[in-house]
Amino acid sequence: MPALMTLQSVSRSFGNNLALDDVSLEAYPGEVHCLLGDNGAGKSTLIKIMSGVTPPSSGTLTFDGRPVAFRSPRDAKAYGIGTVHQDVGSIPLISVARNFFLGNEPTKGWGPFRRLDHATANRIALEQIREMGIRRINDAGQLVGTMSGGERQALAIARALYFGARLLILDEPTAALGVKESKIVIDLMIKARAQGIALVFITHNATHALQVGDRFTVLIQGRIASQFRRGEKTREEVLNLMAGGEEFDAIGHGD
Ligand SMILES: Nc1ncnc2c1ncn2[C@@H]1O[C@H](COP(=O)(O)OP(=O)(O)OP(=O)(O)O)[C@@H](O)[C@H]1O
Repeated sequence: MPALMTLQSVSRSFGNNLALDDVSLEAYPGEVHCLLGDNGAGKSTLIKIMSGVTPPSSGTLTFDGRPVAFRSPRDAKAYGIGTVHQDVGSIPLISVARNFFLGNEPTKGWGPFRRLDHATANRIALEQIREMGIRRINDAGQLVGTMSGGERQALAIARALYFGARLLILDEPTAALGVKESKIVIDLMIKARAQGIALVFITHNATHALQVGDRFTVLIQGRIASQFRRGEKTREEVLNLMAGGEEFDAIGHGD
């Protein structure tokens, strides 16, 4: 199957600072591509380029086999690129359904009589969340604040898929979560992958990456330090790469 999204020789500089230097990668339907790297390695810049927040300084992007130049995040979204950020669902005092639709609520009536259709919104949000395996929520009218961190991530993932994401970019979705909560997110990624979604998973956590990753790209200082597929490297090798090689040896984990 061809790649859904391809980045070819993408670079991005901010003034004199080269945040990304000649980065190429491919995201395939039904696969998880893990993007690994230390702070400042260029992961955020890369996902900003993939999601239309900022353009590359050079290089090309293709989506579905065609070159694309996103003018805005909305533009990228229209292509089917969904991005879920770590701090998702941080407005605890709105309902699950409001959070699910975020301004795209279904309406009823026409013209001056048009108004939000809360009943439909609640029904759809609840259906979608439950389909994602979050069974603890039984009323989409309840506040987001009653959901756990993992459930909030699940809500955001369910939303992106409902609104047509074909490529799902998850920006450190497990970073603030405990073991059980992380499992909710990992399981969901596995489910989305089985539905043929292409996933890009940004993480600092090698265990999570190895649990679910099909392809891996390790960035160090804006460059690709390593690119490999599942099974091609051991956990130790991945940890070592993520820590930037020598530094990791120096603190005694290298042997
Ligand atoms: N808007 C900007 N202006 C100037 N420099 C920037 C800007 N955005 C990123 N950079 C620089 O680009 C480099 C890569 O940053 P980036 O945020 O992409 O890394 P990261 O891997 O996402 O790190 P983190 O895990 O800390 O988010 C860093 O040196 C950063 O200082």
